[in-house]
Amino acid sequence: MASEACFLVLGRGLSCTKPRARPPIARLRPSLRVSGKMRNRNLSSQQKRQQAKRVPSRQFPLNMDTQSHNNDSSEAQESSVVGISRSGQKTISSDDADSDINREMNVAVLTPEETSILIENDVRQEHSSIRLEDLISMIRNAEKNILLLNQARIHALKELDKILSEKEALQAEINNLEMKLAETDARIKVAAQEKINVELLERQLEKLKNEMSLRNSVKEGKHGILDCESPLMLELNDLRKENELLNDDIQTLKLKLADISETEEHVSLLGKEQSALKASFRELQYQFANAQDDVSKLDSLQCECKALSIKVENLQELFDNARQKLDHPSLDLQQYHELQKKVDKLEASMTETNMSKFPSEKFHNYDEILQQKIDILEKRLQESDLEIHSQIEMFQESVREFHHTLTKLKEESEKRSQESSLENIPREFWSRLLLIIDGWLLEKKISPNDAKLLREMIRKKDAQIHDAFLASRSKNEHEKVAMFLKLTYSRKSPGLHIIHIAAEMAPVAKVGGLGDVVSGLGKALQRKGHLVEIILPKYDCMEYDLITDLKALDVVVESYFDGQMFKNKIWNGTIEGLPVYFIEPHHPAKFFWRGKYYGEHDDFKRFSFFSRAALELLYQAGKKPDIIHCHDWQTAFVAPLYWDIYAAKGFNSARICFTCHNFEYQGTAPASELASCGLNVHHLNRPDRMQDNSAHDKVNPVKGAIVFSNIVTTVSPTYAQEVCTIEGGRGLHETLKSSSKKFVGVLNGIDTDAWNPSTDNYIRVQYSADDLQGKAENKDALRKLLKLSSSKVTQPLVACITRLVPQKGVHLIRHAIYRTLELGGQFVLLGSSPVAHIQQEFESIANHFQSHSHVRLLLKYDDALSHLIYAASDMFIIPSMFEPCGLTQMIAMRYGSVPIVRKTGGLNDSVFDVDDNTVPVQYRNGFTFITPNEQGLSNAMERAFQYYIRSPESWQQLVQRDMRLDFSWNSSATQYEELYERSVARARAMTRV
Ligand SMILES: Nc1ncnc2c1ncn2[C@@H]1O[C@H](COP(=O)(O)OP(=O)(O)O)[C@@H](O)[C@H]1O
Repeated sequence: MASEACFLVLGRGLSCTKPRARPPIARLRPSLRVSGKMRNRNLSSQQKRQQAKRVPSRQFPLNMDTQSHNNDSSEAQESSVVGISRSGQKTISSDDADSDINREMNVAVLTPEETSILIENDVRQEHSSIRLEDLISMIRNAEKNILLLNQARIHALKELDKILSEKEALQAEINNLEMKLAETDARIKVAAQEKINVELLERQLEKLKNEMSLRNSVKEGKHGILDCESPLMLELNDLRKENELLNDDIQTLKLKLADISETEEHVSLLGKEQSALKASFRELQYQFANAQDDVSKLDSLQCECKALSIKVENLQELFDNARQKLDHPSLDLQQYHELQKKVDKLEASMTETNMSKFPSEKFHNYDEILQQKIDILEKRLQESDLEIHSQIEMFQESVREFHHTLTKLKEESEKRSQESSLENIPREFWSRLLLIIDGWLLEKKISPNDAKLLREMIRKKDAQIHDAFLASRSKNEHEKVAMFLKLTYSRKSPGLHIIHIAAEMAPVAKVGGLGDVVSGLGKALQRKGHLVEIILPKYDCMEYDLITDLKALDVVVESYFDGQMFKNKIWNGTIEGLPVYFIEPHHPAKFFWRGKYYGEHDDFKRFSFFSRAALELLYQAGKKPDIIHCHDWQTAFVAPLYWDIYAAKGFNSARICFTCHNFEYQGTAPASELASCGLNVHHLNRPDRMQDNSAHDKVNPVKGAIVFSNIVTTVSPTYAQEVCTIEGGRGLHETLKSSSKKFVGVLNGIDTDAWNPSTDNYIRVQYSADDLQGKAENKDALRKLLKLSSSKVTQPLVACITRLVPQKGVHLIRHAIYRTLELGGQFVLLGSSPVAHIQQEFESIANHFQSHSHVRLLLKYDDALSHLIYAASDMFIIPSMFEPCGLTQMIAMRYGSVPIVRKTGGLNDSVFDVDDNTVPVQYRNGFTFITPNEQGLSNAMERAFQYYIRSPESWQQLVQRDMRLDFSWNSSATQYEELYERSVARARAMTRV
């Protein structure tokens, strides 16, 4: 609309009388169109402002009506302003380019002559009755109005320009404000971080103060109390004051920080107001667009503009305020940085002060010692972290094992309940079955052998044959026979033939746990239906009266040694129901006539001879065992001998199982010694066979057994893991790791018949978990026997039964004696040592306490006395450095003596601390400690004493719980059985292939 508006500005030549031919109106229109187009040129507001300034007032003939009549300037003069050519094209004079403003105003300018011609023509053509003067005055009025309108329009345009430029400025300010807002945010964040740092700094200062006061006290201890006036004290006081000032500063800083957050809020309010302004500004723009349609709206627009400018002014004011406030935080931050610098300086000066105040070497050393201690502590912390981690792993492993055992036990109990239900089946049922089998035999439907096996099953009231009979009732005769015959296939192998070759067997030839394992495991396997035999050396020092039906066989077995054959006398007899063979070598060295089991200079020869003779016995007897199980280094030779010599001779029915009960003893010897028993040194002294991992001119029987056996075991899962590490493996960890597929840890059990307080004939009064009275009587009996004070029944009795060797933590056992006394208990030790200096040390302690009413040391091996001690004691300590399995903790628990143990090896798998929340309550059975030092042991002992004294009822429950735990060989024997069976099955599968 506005673009089409056209204003005619009449020049001074309007009064000119010289008539001119009137150009047709049509010729005028193009010029008008041109001026319209020109108006649309897109000039920037800046340019427009400049143009407006340059346009002289004379070019705006607003008072033309008055001036034009008096001013008779020439036509040329008039037309020089703006002209329209005769062809209708507007021309711009070169000498006054500023007249461009007319284009801005959509002005088409006519010369006065043209105007009067136009008028005269119009008048003439239309035969107008209107007088010329009236017309002229009308035109003048119209011109006047047009000019006024133009004036208003120019003004409006100016205003518009102003608003636009203000808008731009406003936008720039808004941008500025936003940037500053972001800056403030960042500063506030930094300030918050700094606040945290300040708090940290405060704590460090506090620590520093403490350390200073500690050092002062140390100095006081060594050099007397420091003078208050001493420079150190003065400086310390100064430092304290400065620290206080610093604290004040920090508080002020905190307040200022709070101010900052207020400012932040204020700024965010401003932000909101700003966006509101933006919105109103947009609204204004919209209104302005409308205003262009109607110039009359310009006034209101101006008002709004004014309001806007007021608001902008307000905004500016607010912004200035905000900026002022924002300037504060930067000041605060500056202050804070200064403060921080001060703190740093302070710390540095304190360190310096420390250095300078304690120049003496002693304090320097003290610092070093402190640092060393810190290092040691850190190292220990790391170690204990590692240990905790491995303990967790071990514990998880034992839990897995426990679940496995539980499943097995469940299966077994199911089997037993099934068996007991079979017992109730009427005899008629079994008789009927027997008749059916006999009938099939007579009818020649089954062989006599099958009939024998089936009859055997009936006799044993076997569940399988019972089930088969029930399942076959609906079948025809032929199908029935087939079903029953199927049963005989699996019956054709009635258990395994297992032979243990060992250097010990409880109770006749026992030094330690090995003896217990051989008899305990042997008996358990026998109970499981396997044929178990044992081969032992015939020691002169054995407990012969514990062997039933010992007799020499009328046979001589010759075996090879040192290039010749030696005769061996063979004895047999039973020990606790197990068939045992004894080998008595007729060798001039009288290998087993030494009055002791081990510790002879020629042990390597003694036991390599025995290993070879044992295999020779089996070979010559024509036995075809499924498993030959050898134990420890003494019989480890069996494995390479079997595969290198006997398998080649056709004696190859067996799989070899080797159990290492303690990797500390490996029987390492010069390689040449291996030749004595017939082994090929050259062939075996190789890194992948028997060569010792650390001495290449030596052979290692344990390594040989690991390499040559089909199954390798050790005596607890935790120990199995420990020996796979550098620290625990005693040089064999790599060998064990490479044999990991055949290497397992099976926790030993105990012989629950031999160790049973309710049947034990060695103890004064038998007792059980349900009746603990007998335990108190045994305690009393032992006190009397050992002449210990019996005055206080509830005085706890601590016991220890052990070989006194470094492995058992002898220094901690010694500590436990004194700690027990300090804690108000009594202590009994039963043990002896093969290590001379340890034996001597304990002898002197024993002498010291010879007639003490609370301590007794019995430095001997005494099986009978050990039973009485287990029964009498309340607590049992085992502070071992390492412990492959340990049996004493299990025996102690069976007798109601609560174990206090170090968590290592088998102790870790069988004793769970009463305070260990990670273990279910029903398995918590003792007191444990990890760190192998006096502090660790003391701590566990103190907890045990507190528990005993403070909660006698809970203690009794703990005792009862311990006594009811199942440490029998049952589950361990099942694990061995599985290992054997799997190995045998693999061997058979390989033979078939
Ligand atoms: N001096 C001793 N008198 C009687 N029995 C002992 C003596 N020392 C140890 N024992 C018995 O020896 C066995 C020790 O087995 P264990 O705990 O596995 O330790 P290790 O086999 O390392 O000696 C237990 O049956 C314990 O009662």
